Amino acid sequence: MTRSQELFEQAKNTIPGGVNSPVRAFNGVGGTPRFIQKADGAYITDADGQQYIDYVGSWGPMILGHNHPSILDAVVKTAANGLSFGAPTELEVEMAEKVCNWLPAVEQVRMVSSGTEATMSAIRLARGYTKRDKILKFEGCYHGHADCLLVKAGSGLLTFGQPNSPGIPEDFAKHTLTAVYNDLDSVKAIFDELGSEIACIILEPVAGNMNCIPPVEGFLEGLREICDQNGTVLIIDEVMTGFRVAKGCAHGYYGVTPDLVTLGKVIGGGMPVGAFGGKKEIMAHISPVGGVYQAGTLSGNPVAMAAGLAQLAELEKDGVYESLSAKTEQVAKGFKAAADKHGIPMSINYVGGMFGFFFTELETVTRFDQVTECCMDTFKAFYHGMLEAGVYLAPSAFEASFLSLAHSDEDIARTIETADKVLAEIAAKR
Ligand SMILES: Cc1ncc(COP(=O)(O)O)c(C=O)c1O
Ligand SMILES: N[C@H](C=O)CCC(=O)O
Repeated sequence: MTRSQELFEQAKNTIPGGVNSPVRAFNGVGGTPRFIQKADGAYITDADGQQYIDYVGSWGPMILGHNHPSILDAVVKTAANGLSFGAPTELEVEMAEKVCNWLPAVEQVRMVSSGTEATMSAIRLARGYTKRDKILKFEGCYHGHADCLLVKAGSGLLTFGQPNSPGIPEDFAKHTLTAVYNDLDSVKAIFDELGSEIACIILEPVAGNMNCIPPVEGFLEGLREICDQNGTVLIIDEVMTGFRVAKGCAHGYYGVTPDLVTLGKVIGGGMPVGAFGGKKEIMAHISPVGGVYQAGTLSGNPVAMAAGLAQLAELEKDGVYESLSAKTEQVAKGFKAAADKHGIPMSINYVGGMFGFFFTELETVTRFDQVTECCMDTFKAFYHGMLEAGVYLAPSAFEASFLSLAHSDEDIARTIETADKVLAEIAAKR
């Protein structure tokens, strides 16, 4: 047995399924999850000492690569002054100002400790503000595990083929309406009937929890218009895309102004952080100014704020996003060229620092149903071939993959060479 196998067996005794978040269990690809011992730059090393080029990056936060010296330094220095006070700090003010300066749509922001808390709180706020109960989300989008959002959800729920979670009373779930991502007509049909009852639309501006699906032209703009016509709050969930797709996040990149934005991952630099913010007029309904209650013992934690601020300072440097996008394009196009060479049908999507690849005859994948029709057997064979050869991709066909600024030209060339070899082996077996 490898050490990862031993640890996985041991973990299953005391942790449900051996993992603290379901996608980590490798159910989407089979086999044993790698237990990670350490990481540096673009690399992670497992408990058996095997090194991998990492395209998961803790599911998005590690945009500078692992162990970046300025983040590490900020964490160590801040921790030396105390880990948590349950009282306000200057670092929180600095973080709020930074987010508001970078994102014109955000006039005020509240820090929380996870992406789930951010979306859950934003929805409560939208409901309190509009005095309406219904919300609209898109099939295949994932916004964390708040009750009202585990309806036709992506990520682990999609991977495990169980898009609605047990444990959520029908009375809660009935307020969550679902539409088809990238299909404005499906949204209009719902609004024609129930528009005046819908508190908010929440969506991923680039869907990253059903693989990677950018919005088609006019989709985000159309949602903005529908929200304006119906007095509905538009929540753009940037937990994954925020400061990863572009400095102005995905909504800035696509030029659409949300009423509320949710953030996470990158703004924590690898520490547990989330945030929600937006128009002052709406944020004024949050306690203690307004009546919508929201709180957190560890919210705005100083060490997490310091890590996030250090990461954002690096992302402020010239050329960073151009470089990240170029690296992402190189990997995605490299996979596609290798697949074409070996006659394996593949489609790719990429934007900013995230990408997805689909084993399908379709030229472009823009919808949820197209993702579910891709060849899962080829995905699994490719996944394990890459893993064995030292490339760590997201262990599910329903997750996006992520680049970091630490991925060097050599790392990318090695990744593409490996993909070429693995795809050649798959082609030879057909
Ligand atoms: C778009 C999106 N929203 C919300 C979440 C929930 O974030 P967290 O896992 O930090 O609770 C995630 C990721 O898990 C996500 O990708
Ligand atoms: N898709 C999820 C986040 O983006 C995967 C992370 C998790 O749920 O553990």
